[in-house]
Amino acid sequence: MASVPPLPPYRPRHSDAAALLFRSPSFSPGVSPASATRPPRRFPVVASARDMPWPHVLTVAGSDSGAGAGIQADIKACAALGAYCSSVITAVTAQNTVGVQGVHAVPEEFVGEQLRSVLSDMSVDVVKTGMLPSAGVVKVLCESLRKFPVKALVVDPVMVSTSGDTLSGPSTLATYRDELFSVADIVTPNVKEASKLLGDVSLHTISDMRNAAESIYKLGPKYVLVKGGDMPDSSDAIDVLFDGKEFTELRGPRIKTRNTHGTGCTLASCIAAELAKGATMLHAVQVAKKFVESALYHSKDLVIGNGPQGPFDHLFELKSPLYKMGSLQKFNPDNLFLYAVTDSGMNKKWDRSIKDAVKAAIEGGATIVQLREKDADTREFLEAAKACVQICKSSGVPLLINDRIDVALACNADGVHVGQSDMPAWEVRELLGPGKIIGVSCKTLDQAEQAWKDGADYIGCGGVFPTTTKKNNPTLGFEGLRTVCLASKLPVVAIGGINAGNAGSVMELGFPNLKGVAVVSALFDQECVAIETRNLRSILKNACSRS
Ligand SMILES: Nc1ncnc2c1ncn2[C@@H]1O[C@H](COP(=O)(O)OP(=O)(O)O)[C@@H](O)[C@H]1O
Ligand SMILES: Cc1ncc(COP(=O)(O)O)c(N)n1
Ligand SMILES: [Mg+2]
Repeated sequence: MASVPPLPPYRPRHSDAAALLFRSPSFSPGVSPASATRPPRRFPVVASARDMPWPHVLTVAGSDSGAGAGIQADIKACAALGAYCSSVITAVTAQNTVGVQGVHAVPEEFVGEQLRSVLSDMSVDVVKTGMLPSAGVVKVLCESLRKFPVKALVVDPVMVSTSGDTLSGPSTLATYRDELFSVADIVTPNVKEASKLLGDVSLHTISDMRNAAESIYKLGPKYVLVKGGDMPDSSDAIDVLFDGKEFTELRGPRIKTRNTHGTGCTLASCIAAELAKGATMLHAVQVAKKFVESALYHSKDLVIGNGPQGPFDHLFELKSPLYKMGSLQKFNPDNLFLYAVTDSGMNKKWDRSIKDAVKAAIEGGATIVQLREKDADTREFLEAAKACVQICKSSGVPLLINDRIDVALACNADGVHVGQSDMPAWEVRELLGPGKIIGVSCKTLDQAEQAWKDGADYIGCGGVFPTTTKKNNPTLGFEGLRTVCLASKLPVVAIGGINAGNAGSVMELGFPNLKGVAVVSALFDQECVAIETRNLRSILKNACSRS
């Protein structure tokens, strides 16, 4: 057996995430005779592949020798978002930052053979298409998807590269429209492609993009995203999503850079990766757009090649001090707006599972969820927590675990909430790494200061009103809340006895860092959790608009 290198020395806190792997006290590199018969040790800090099925995207696209777009971009994008990416190559392009010098299409039968190899063996969640060089290849793909159905199909109708070179001729257009769009979950044309699909209509404004999305929707996909990366004269990069009923404008700053080669391929692959992870379409598109924007921003000064269209760095997060394990989204304090905290006693009383309680709170509009299951036994709690992680991920709502760092690690939750008698926040940070959310309950100015020093992300302050949920919990009142808010450099969520009758008065206090209210009984000690959540949300919104 290969010798195992000695443990690296303990690193100081806020060390990079990779080093955290080696910091767990329960990870020992020694191989004892007994361990030869045991399954290999698992790194406790990262949920293992056995616990988390690996979301799988199959990209059916062309190879870009310059590796900025095509298959190469797809694999990097999926890897960055934590999805496995298999690849069926439809064409090999000789391509660089100047343009496309040559295209060598893979014979249709061989595209079919690759599809069969992957789909018959591997469990693919989502298929994403890029360059499909001929009508024949589109037909072969449709046939394979009929034989081996997948959960979702993302179609990026690549026709012309950003450099202006043709990647799929006009003869393919009709087959795209007639055969592929009707089975697609989302089609993602840029403005030029949308124009071509609609018989060369001209698209100059957001209103034109909306009309185009509506017309393409009529060709059969469930969603259409018209991308405005190439819209001239716009200081923002604006995309328009249409679901058959509503338009959503996704707006981000236009990053000034030459390195935009592969943005379209990357966006579609990110959407596919998020869908494979279980996200809703809107959430998948939002994450994808943010990813492209961040990647362009971090790569804006990168110089690869001499042409006008450079590639960007999909794995920019690896270089960032905020590199996070598996989670791209940084904590957004606005998530504290309507903070739902579960309670095992109340779930029992109303004969509800934790999972059903969480589902209902999210349905009603909760913006963050904490599982506070003081009496649950560990194994049962972990199973429920894993199910809740799935529910929350697919809705884009962060899920935190109260007290139990071990459970948070095992279910790969978004973070934890700890009290003053639990593990200190800096120790929690050591264990969870920089990417997870940590909240700390604070009643005093000193505790708020310490939470900030310890690297917490937010403070829970209360009890603002008397409560029966927590025993021996002194009431701080508005004055106590005010003291902590003013002293705190962190966002604050108010907690303790808050309900539909008094939530408005809390939000009307209007402290800039008071971001929301956390509630237990007001949601979960009620017959219909979703209705109560919806009601409370509208009360909070009204109060905010008044203050
Ligand atoms: N310079 C930029 N800054 C920020 N986002 C951009 C920029 N260029 C493109 N995008 C975004 O990249 C994604 C891909 O869009 P686009 O470049 O229009 O597609 P394609 O590569 O197919 O032409 C879209 O979400 C778009 O808004
Ligand atoms: C093989 C291949 N597939 C797709 C694109 C489009 O990418 P972009 O429009 O961002 O240049 C490309 N240039 N090459
Ligand atoms: Mg582009």
